[in-house]
Amino acid sequence: MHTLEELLAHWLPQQRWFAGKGSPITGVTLEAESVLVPGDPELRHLVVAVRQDSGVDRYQVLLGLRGGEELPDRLRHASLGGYTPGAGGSAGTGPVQVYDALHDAELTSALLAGLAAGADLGGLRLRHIAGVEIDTGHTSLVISGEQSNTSLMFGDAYVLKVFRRLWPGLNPDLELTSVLSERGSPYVARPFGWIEGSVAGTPTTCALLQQFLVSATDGWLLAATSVRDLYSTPDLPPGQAGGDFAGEAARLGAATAAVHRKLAEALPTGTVGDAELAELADSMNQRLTRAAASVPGLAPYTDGLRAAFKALTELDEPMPVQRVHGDYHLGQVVRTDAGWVLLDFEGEPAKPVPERTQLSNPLRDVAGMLRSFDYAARYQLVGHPYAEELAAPAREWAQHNRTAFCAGYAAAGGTDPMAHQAVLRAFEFDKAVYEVMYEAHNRPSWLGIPLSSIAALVG
Ligand SMILES: Nc1ncnc2c1ncn2[C@@H]1O[C@H](COP(=O)(O)OP(=O)(O)O)[C@@H](O)[C@H]1O
Ligand SMILES: O=P(O)(O)O[C@H]1O[C@H](CO)[C@@H](O[C@H]2O[C@H](CO)[C@@H](O)[C@H](O)[C@H]2O)[C@H](O)[C@H]1O
Repeated sequence: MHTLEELLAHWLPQQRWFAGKGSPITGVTLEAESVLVPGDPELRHLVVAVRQDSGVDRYQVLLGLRGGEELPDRLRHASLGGYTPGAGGSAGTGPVQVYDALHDAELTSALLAGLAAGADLGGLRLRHIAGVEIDTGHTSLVISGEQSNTSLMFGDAYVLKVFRRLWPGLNPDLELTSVLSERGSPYVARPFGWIEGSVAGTPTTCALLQQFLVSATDGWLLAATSVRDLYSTPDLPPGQAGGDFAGEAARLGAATAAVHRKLAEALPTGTVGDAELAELADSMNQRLTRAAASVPGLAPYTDGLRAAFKALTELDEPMPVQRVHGDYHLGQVVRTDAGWVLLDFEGEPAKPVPERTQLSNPLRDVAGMLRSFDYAARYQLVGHPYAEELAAPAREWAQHNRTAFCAGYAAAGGTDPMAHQAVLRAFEFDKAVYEVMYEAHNRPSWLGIPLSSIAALVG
């Protein structure tokens, strides 16, 4: 029989949201453990500290425990295995089966009920926004997808995003969606509540409850459909192919500019001069050094990339900064029947929260979305029999929608991205370097996407 720590050490690296893939786990300790719902099944909350060569990361696990030799069929896919708990458990004294409780609607209903009641459960505080009444008559389902966290849909009413990698403090997703929603922005899903725990002695956001956008379609899926249409008529310019995305891209640009403006009105802004710009270029160079050390395919392009980062230190004027989204791409935006809505203001999940909340230039987000157009245009060519023939139409699609997005952004009052090429280029390259590391660790078959963009852009 294994210990709980051993079960976790085996299970964690298999999870999509586990950030430390590719390097062995050298130790697992339970930094915090509390029973949220006693009985059989039991709901337990864990903060798990995972030691790897790179250091120690914390993850949040909601564990279900059921007595007996086997889990019901519906939960088997979420199993970690069997173990015999020590004192303090409530699911019996014999062996129990443990599993990812987020897949068990019988247990997650306690989270929704706790949020509705403003309850304290175990070491967690479950709270709702003042004046909001939470309807507890919904059962949960895990939203499947390539995600950094785990989100549950409660019927068609709520999404509960359970953060996986925990950083002490207020999560920027809760912070920024609250700020925008309080100021009446139609471009975010309303936050309804949150779950807070304590990590390293600091009150820490563990989960965010938001309005479920019933009519939402993922921006990534919409863009992918448009690209597929173009592939079927590769001789037509993207603007004339069925399913042209440019109108949506322009509206998305306008929504992005409106969100940036609202963030600038509500939260601190500033400008950065030579010293900070040198620091920014330096941090981009450091990220490149780390990426090049683990992905040899980057080597031919490092000089070109470094030249683009250096251009940040040669700007003629100070650079305006403010709070931004920080990890902006087509998977973070949904098209509803009322227009585009921006999700997931968490920033890059791999960065510590203090870094993610630093003020930045809004063109960082613009660059993120432009990178995403490039991804959408190229990803269907991975392993495609006509990849070579379709490469040129793919480039045209990306360019066409890039132009439309930037025009929409500028027309809605955002800084004209086309007038700030050096800044835009540096952010795009930095994002592409991040993506190289991201793909190398998470989706090696997609590594060629950011690498080939870098090759094309660096020239
Ligand atoms: N409020 C919502 N309404 C409808 N769908 C949502 C909502 N929030 C998230 N989603 C869906 O879940 C996906 C992942 O959500 P996201 O917040 O980006 O999680 P992660 O941080 O794990 O990437 C989104 O791409 C979207 O399709
Ligand atoms: O949405 P997350 O916060 O989990 O963001 C991470 O995963 C994204 C992939 O799901 C990743 O985005 C990259 O792939 C997208 C296509 O799947 C593409 O549209 C983006 O442009 C590209 O950066 C994101 O970088 C990562 O932080």
